[in-house]
Amino acid sequence: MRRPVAPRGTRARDDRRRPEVTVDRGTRPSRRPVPSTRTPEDALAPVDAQDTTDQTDAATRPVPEATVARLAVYLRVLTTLLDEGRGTVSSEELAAAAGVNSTTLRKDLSHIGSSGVRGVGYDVSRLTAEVEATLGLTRPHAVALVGVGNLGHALAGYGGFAQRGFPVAALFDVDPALVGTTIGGVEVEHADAIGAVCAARGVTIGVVATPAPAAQRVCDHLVAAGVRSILNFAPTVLSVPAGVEVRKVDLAVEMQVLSFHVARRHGTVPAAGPAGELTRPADQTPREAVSR
Ligand SMILES: NC(=O)c1ccc[n+]([C@@H]2O[C@H](COP(=O)([O-])OP(=O)(O)OC[C@H]3O[C@@H](n4cnc5c(N)ncnc54)[C@H](O)[C@@H]3O)[C@@H](O)[C@H]2O)c1
Repeated sequence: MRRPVAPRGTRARDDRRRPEVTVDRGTRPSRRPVPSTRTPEDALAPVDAQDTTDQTDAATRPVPEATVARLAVYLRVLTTLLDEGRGTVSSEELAAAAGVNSTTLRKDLSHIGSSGVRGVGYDVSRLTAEVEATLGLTRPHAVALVGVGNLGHALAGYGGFAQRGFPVAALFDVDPALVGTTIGGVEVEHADAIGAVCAARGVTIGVVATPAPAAQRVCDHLVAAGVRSILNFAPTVLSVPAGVEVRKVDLAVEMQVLSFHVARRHGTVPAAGPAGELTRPADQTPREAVSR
């Protein structure tokens, strides 16, 4: 069971609308990170020898988006280790399981004030609690999913979200054939009820899985109901007021990025020229340059 703690600082809301921000995971922090003054050696100093200033600093320092994304990966590894009954883990083992190098891992963990013990490693239970606290996972986040068609139905029926602290608390659709049915023990309600139901069930995360033309209106209803975090699967850009976070998931974009890397490995994508212009061999047409 996760330990309840006071929620971290909340941001003031105003009604200025701003465009959706898509975070470039792994490369572009949304806020400028404060350079860490800690070294890997610091990170290996005994836990008890660390003064509390470090923890206090870590609590107030901005955490780069790339680090936040990796913390979620570390947490998945740590949860598995906890399930296996492991007491400690070395930075090398944790880094390898998360697919990063140990310098990156130590730097990431320094942002949350976590340190290991030389020759022993990190206390799995303690580090799990610290990462959960940083990610705001010390209490469950009730999720509302809007649009229970092909994608929404699959998401609603996936039990793994609840296990990781994101229970699906409400399902909405407008299709009379779906309203009143039950998925994973949750009844599908009409989208007209988004406001009342989300407020009553304390929904904090909204998932939009409707066709694109309906997505903005659905998003507006969720925001009006007090939902401040939205995961958008619809292929459209959502406008939200300041203080509302939107993350966009687009598997096709991920596949296009994979395609680019495959093509580059095969030498079929020309290198970017100055000003980002793609260059290609003189004997190639643009289509040949990417599809060969
Ligand atoms: N991001 C991704 O990787 C990804 C992958 C697959 C699909 N999608 C997108 O996800 C969305 C859903 O795809 P799908 O295949 O499940 O479509 P679908 O047509 O099977 O399901 C859409 C559902 O939304 C419901 N709906 C329509 N308007 C609504 C409204 N105003 N309020 C509530 N519900 C409403 C429909 O009744 C339907 O049940 C689409 O926008 C699709 O493009 C994204």
